[in-house]
Amino acid sequence: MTLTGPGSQDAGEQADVLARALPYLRRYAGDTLVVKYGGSAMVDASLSDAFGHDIALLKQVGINPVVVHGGGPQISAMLRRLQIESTFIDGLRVTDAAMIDVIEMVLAGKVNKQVAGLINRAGALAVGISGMDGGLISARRLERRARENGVETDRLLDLGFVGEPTRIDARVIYALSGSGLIPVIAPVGSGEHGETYNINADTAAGAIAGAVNASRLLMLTDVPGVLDENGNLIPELTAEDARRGIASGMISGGMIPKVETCLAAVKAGARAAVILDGRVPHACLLELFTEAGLGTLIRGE
Ligand SMILES: Nc1ncnc2c1ncn2[C@@H]1O[C@H](COP(=O)(O)OP(=O)(O)O)[C@@H](O)[C@H]1O
Ligand SMILES: CC(=O)N[C@@H](CCC(=O)OP(=O)(O)O)C(=O)O
Repeated sequence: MTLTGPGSQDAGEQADVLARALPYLRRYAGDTLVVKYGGSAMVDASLSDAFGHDIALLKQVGINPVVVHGGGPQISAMLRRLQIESTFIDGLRVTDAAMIDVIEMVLAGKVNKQVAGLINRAGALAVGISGMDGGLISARRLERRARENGVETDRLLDLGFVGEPTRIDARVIYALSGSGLIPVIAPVGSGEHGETYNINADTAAGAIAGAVNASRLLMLTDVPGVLDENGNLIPELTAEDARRGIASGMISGGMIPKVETCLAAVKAGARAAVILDGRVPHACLLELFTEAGLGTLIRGE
């Protein structure tokens, strides 16, 4: 088998990545690995091709990968085509009744099948499902309080159909993984009355990683990991470091929910989480199969 698709790497480089990876394979055999797939790794053709091959390789060597994908840019593009305006609060898309239909179609339809297709073309068998299938993600309306001057108030924000997972029923994941298939999951969930909720993909991946006691949650993003004040990569972050980093402003914006999701995942049962650079070809393999790893590691306490 090859590690990347045509044009993205030559045979020598592929053999080199594989040779470096092999000594580490035994460490993870039989483990479940949850990968949040998004950002550049998803929109750049050669990176997405390499990603598909990496996931296929992981399955072939006896690891059980579970992919949870994003699709924020693809949703925004479709909403623009339909002349529907999006607004975000704390990085979450305020989602009204008209938008939730579009979001479900884009995530569970187009993007989900594209991601499964990438992996299938690499020679593995991926099955695209959404959090609505097999009762995988039960959700409720996310309650978020408004902030004034950085301080939380009592006022609840109305984010519409933005959901938070209340329960993960992982049977469908185990059924697929146990049959040699790779689950590819779109981050939408079912409400009590059958309504669809739009769930931030990082949050969905974290909840799933906790529920299946993943050995690793890999969060692919567009920065090398969590960076310090000088822009240097922090290789390992404790819960205490994270709290201090958020309070001091060193960790801000979209990195806050990402770090919080990793902390919640390790608390819920994942062994470790890593925030890593999806712009690096073979980021997943390099993280798992090299001594230093890649990105910022967050371990359970
Ligand atoms: N300490 C930090 N280290 C790295 N990135 C940070 C930090 N604090 C804030 N950020 C911001 O967080 C962003 C990553 O979050 P986000 O854009 O939501 O990622 P994604 O789209 O992959 O989910 C980075 O691009 C960066 O602008
Ligand atoms: C509530 C909320 O914001 N949901 C996200 C779901 C997709 C997502 O999270 O995609 P990325 O990982 O590519 O950002 C959205 O509507 O964009």
